[in-house]
Amino acid sequence: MESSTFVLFGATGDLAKRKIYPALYNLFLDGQISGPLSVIGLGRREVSNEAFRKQILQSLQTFSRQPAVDSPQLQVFLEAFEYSVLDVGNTEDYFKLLEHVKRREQLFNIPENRMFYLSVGPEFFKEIAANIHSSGLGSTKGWKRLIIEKPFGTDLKSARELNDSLNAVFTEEEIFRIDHFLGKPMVQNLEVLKYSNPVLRALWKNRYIANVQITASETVGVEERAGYYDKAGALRDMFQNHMLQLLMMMAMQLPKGSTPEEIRGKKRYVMEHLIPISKDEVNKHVVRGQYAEGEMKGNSVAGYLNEPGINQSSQNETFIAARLFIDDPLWNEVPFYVRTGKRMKEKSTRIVIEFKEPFNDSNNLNKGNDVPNLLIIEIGPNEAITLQLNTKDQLQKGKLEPVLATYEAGTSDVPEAYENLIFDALRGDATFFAHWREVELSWQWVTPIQEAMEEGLMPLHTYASGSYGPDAAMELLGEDRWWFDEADQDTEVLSAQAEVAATQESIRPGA
Ligand SMILES: NC(=O)C1=CN([C@@H]2O[C@H](COP(=O)(O)OP(=O)(O)OC[C@H]3O[C@@H](n4cnc5c(N)ncnc54)[C@H](OP(=O)(O)O)[C@@H]3O)[C@@H](O)[C@H]2O)C=CC1
Ligand SMILES: O=C1O[C@H](COP(=O)(O)O)[C@@H](O)[C@H](O)[C@H]1O
Repeated sequence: MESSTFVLFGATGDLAKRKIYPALYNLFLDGQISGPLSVIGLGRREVSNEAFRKQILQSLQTFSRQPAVDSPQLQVFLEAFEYSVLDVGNTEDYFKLLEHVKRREQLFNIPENRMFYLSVGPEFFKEIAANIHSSGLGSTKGWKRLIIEKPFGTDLKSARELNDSLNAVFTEEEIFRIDHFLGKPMVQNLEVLKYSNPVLRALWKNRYIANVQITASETVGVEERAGYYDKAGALRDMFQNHMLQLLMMMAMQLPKGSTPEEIRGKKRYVMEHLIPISKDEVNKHVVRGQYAEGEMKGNSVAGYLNEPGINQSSQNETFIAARLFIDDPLWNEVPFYVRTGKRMKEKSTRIVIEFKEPFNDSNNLNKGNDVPNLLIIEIGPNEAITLQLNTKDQLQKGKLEPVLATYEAGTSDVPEAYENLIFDALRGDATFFAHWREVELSWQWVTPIQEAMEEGLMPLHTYASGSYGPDAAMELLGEDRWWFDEADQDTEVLSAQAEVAATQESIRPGA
């Protein structure tokens, strides 16, 4: 990896403090940053270099996975940071920034490699890119790259417009669209899990898989983000990006040792073959909900409509669940159930793969006692892989007993999502960033849902805070029983689980 200058727009913001500085610090401590580190932080506020470094130190002390103890290394790290005032709309500020960048490049003998990280509101993305170009900041003898945060547009049209304006300055290869779920270690492990285990590789197809469930449930509510969230909702905030990215990562089929470009090509293939749903059939496949008051860990919490900053008549969804199908010989007829919501019972991001039930129990001893084989991949906050199997209950001859074989991964030594992603961007590896076509196809897929919502065609179900979401989301599963949540990993609960629900009419879109 060649050394470079890291130019951070939004250096005084929340994301920089909570994620970017700790990530840079941990990469620095782990020896992953080659050459001298030079970071120029930007914002409108007047901040001296000294005060800026103090803010960074506080951020490390609060959020870094490795402690920020006073040491020569910590001092070297902090001295790599300088601050410049820059107002996005002020073109003069970009010329000053260019001088600043050049000065430090010369001082530290850093080649003209420039990483521009846009950790500012999305309304500024286009203008910053244009000014990087017109000021000459982007005319480098080395490489230039752009890391851009979400949201990437608010619908298909705005995403296309944004992409066109970025492409006027940066090529697709130079744009690194962050989806922090792709940086999560267990998501990055998915391919290895599939392709380094012949047992799983052999089973990764519709012949053996009954359904796939992808969940990101959160216990937090809207918090202080009413202004943004009440417009975005769960569809834009989580589903269009993180959830569809998890689906792509789960469903893509790759030969071992594929190149980054092949991996992204396979992800695009998944999106291209995701069966579209028309506006008329949205309600058959998608459920939306909004949290009402309820109880979280013994405390009463307010419903969404009573949260600060939320319009009392808001029709915004805080929960969304959908059933999707992929038109591909390996995935035909396998439903992918995807759901995400706020103020739910547990914080858990997970993929659960339910294997088919070829049960042929001639003496019927196990009726109601068998559980499906499951592969449970826990992505966060805990990282684990669990296989649910049936064994013989020694006390009740012939009866089955469900057992869970669990591997718990993840320790404080494991790099966090932002570390993985910033490291990859610095070395120019875009594997775990969202390619434009993935983003475009994702917006395309959700467009009928957005339209149905805007036209008031979709009911908004309420669910109690602290629950698993609206009942309608359970009904979405039909004959596929239930969503497998953390509580279902209790063997007693498992044993008590009932039989498969009665069969129902075909649920495939267009059927
Ligand atoms: N926070 C989070 O957890 C996440 C954030 N994101 C995305 O990251 C980006 C940043 O979010 P976040 O850090 O939370 O936002 P904040 O509101 O906390 O910070 C915004 C930053 O932008 C700067 N800024 C605002 N207006 C201007 C301007 N006119 N000119 C120059 N700088 C300006 C602010 O500095 P100053 O006031 O000094 O000008 C501040 O540093 C957004 O795109 C957000 O969607 C994505 C995922 C999670
Ligand atoms: O991007 C977002 O993600 C978080 C959830 O991320 P996690 O890593 O904590 O699982 C979500 O709370 C937020 O609304 C969304 O913008």
